[in-house]
Amino acid sequence: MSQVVYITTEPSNRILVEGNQTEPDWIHPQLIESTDAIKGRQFRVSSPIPKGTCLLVDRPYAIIPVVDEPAQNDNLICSNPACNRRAPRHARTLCPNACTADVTWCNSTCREADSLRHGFECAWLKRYAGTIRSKWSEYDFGMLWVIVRLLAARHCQLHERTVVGESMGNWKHGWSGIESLCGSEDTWPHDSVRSWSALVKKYLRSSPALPHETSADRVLHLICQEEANSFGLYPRETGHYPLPSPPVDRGEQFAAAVYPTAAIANHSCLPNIIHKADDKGRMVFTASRDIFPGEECCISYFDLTQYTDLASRREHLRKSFRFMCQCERCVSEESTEESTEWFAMPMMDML
Ligand SMILES: C[S@@+](CC[C@H](N)C(=O)[O-])C[C@H]1O[C@@H](n2cnc3c(N)ncnc32)[C@H](O)[C@@H]1O
Repeated sequence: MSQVVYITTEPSNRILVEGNQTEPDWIHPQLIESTDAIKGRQFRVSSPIPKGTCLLVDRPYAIIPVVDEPAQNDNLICSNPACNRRAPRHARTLCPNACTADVTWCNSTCREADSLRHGFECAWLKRYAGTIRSKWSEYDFGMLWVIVRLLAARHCQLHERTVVGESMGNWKHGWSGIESLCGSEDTWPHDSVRSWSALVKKYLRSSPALPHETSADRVLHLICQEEANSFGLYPRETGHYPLPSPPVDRGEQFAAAVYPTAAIANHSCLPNIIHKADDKGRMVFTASRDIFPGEECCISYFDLTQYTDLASRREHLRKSFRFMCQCERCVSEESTEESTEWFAMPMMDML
């Protein structure tokens, strides 16, 4: 990890990018991982953290652009994982194989630097991107592409002889972090798992065009993990609460990514962390208020301006993330609703 220490809400300009490409660029020394009986892994802090402190800057293990009309769109990101900056339309370097319009680099140096990783995905994209998009859906294509990029990143990690399965202190990085992600076949509805299984058999089998040498069952499990842990990337921060007046939403999604360490964060409808990707696609967590020693650090998984009452928040989390929210706000609103219902009930002896 880089030795540069900073405390700022806008760390992207001040971080020195050094060291292992699979490690986060910054983990606050007082940020710790523990386990909760209901929620599983969680972040806590071991000492007081002032509002505005940067707690985590995590590199994506895999990231894909999510934009309409990529050839015309200025929000397409450079495919080089060491860059991931927006690649302006007028100055792009395209794939010589024309695999898909979503793949671009900001210059030929970035394309060169990305040759091993892109070489892993290029034939697959050329062969299947159009078919999956037209026969299945844009969502399915994005999901499978994230999986291909996870496998590509592992391929590079193996090639670069980074020790796979290594953990630094208590943190697991790289592929080791991906293997630790929660989510399994039991998390998701049978219909979804059946459909993903069909997609794996059709499009993600290990082959000369996609030499990952991973079993179909393991790839299916990876999809279940990815679906429970991937982040959407938006131009503005997620998680301001109380909501600013007038409310400001987080804008239009431009990418999706999997972060091995940031994925440990649980959700709260009363978050104490705001999150946003910086200009290099790294996920940045910043304390949105003072945090007390031992307190859990939570982000919001969704835009809090979009779902405001208890029922809609819980329904959204249940549908999209498959869990019943047990954050302090939901639990407290639930007990208030229950006691209100209780008081509203006719008393037996008054009937
Ligand atoms: C991105 S992971 C977060 C890390 C996870 N706790 C772990 O053990 O790896 C999302 C999962 O954490 C759990 N979780 C997160 N926030 C929660 C909440 N507010 N209430 C209940 N479970 C939660 C759910 O099981 C959810 O599927």
